[in-house]
Amino acid sequence: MINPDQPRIDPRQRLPEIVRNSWDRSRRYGISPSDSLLLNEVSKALQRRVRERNQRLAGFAAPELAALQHSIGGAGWMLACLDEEGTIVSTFGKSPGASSRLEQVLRTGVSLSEIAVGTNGPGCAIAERKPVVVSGCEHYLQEAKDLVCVAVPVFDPAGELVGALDASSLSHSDAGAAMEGLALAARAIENRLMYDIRNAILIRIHPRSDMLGTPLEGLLALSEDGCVLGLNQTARHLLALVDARGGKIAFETLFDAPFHRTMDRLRAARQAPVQLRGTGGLALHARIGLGGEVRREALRGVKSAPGADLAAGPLAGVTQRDARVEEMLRHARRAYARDIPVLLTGETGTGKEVAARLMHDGGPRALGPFVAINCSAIPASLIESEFFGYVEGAFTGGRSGGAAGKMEQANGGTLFLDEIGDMPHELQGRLLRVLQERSITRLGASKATGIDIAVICATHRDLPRLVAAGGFREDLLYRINGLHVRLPALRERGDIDALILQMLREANAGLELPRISGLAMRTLLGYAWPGNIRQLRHVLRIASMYAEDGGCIEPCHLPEEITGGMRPAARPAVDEPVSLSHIKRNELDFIRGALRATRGNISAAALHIGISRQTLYRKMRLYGIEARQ
Ligand SMILES: Nc1ncnc2c1ncn2[C@@H]1O[C@H](COP(=O)(O)OP(=O)(O)OP(=O)(O)O)[C@@H](O)[C@H]1O
Repeated sequence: MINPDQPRIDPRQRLPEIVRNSWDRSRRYGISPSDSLLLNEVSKALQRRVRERNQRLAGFAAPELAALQHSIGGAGWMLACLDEEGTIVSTFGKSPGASSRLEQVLRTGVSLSEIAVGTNGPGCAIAERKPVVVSGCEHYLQEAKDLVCVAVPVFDPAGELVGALDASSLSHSDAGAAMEGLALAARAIENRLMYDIRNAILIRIHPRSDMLGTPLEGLLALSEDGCVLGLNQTARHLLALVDARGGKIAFETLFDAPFHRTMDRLRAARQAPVQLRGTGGLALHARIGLGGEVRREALRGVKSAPGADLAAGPLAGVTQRDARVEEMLRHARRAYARDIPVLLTGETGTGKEVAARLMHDGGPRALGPFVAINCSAIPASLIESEFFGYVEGAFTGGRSGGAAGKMEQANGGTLFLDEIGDMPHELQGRLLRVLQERSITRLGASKATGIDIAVICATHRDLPRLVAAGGFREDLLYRINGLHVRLPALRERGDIDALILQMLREANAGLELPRISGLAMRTLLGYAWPGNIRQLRHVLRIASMYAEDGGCIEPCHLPEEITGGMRPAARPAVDEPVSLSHIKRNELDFIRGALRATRGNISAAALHIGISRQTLYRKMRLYGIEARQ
């Protein structure tokens, strides 16, 4: 009888080297080819944890894989996004072409790492950090030998592996086409990660000028002083930095030109390509990148609506660990996907626009435009033409050929109406008609044009009360309020600590992360945050600056309104490890430093510290500090 664990002819001889190495590893991991490992049950709790842990990657991968699924799903491919450990985060493949066998294998939470199931496409791509095809008998497990897997790794701007994309099929459909599509999707996700680096100058490079602006361009993110904050994989290849990790790289070590002069040339050229030469001698074309706008064009292959209000705030930095918020957003996403209008309410800075973008980017209209309008910010005289557009000759000063309004620009995508409570009454009636009839008439036009938009509205106002006071149309409220989601204020959220960490990372991108003392953390957690997440970000940015690279954020680095505004519950517990005398000494040093730096100028020192002059005087008296020491 043949023992399946020890075949007489060593099948490894016929395997490509990359797969052979993977078989060797699988054997070392103690896996037997006859093991049944693929169809193990995955609990709902594990699936939820995997999704939560990988929200950022999944959010970026979703539109790319949805688009790819659209083009190759019919050929029987099912797609999956995996994290860096090889665990499936999300799948795409509910098309009639994908069989239930694939759906049994590719499930969220299943680990396809080599250590879990031996040689397979994504497991091998992750271990080798290379694209790979693992076909039929090349799989280590007998139970996977009916599969063909094509997989490519995905890297972050620091060159670290963040996950992999996989296309699996039961037939030998065109693996080349699947590989090409996956590679493009991986590049597009990597570019999204690049656009997500805050406060970075983005430069696009490629030896061919016509490749600039495509997912195949090289991208560099630079700090104001010309240090590299991140590179996509194409840029790493072009600049021979494939294995470079960490450490500061200066622009001048990569290019044969000084950074500031190059920036002047790029800015002067606007969007025209500028010639650059890498220090290795490679001639390149370069263009300056444009944040959110670039992100949309390059990655979605869809031209953004001209003049659309595209806030560059990318979603990758979004933290959502509060179970209640997560649940609300899950419902909101479901409602949005079914074309049920969602009304988001909450104080300013609670993340209403972020929530709207999450719905759009994760929903069926992700490939269409997202057009945000702040209804309180458009001058009354322009509001009609802004919303509905106009035809040529509609009014003096109008553009020849007319112009599309925001509603038309949002066609095929999402219209986000922020501060809807501030919309003028006359316009409310017209908006209602558009929503009912799903068509718009440009100013001066005689004919209506059909539009297909999903509408998400937001306000910090109490709309029912506004209706009662006659400031808002009741029929419009019914129309926009399919599902009401009230986003909690920051002080009500259970994930403030996660948000603090996220914002510290952002504020210190490319720098050593400062620590945060127990007392400072308690102080932050206990504050009432009237400005919510926006205010938290600002405070942490300033505190990071005071704490300096890799230092420790102490209460004295926080604005006085925060340290003074602690609620009793948030006051330090008796067992607080940081002693009060230590904090006072810190504060004393801090004030002395500010006075020294400003040569005893009280107003400048107070400004530097972020407290009022009176408070500074009070503290100086308390500690016995003279202005000039
Ligand atoms: N969950 C989150 N994780 C990280 N950052 C967030 C999150 N939610 C919101 N933010 C950030 O907080 C800021 C405010 O968010 P946003 O503009 O969505 O709030 P808003 O409620 O629409 O504010 P406003 O009412 O003032 O328009 C933004 O900078 C956004 O990036």
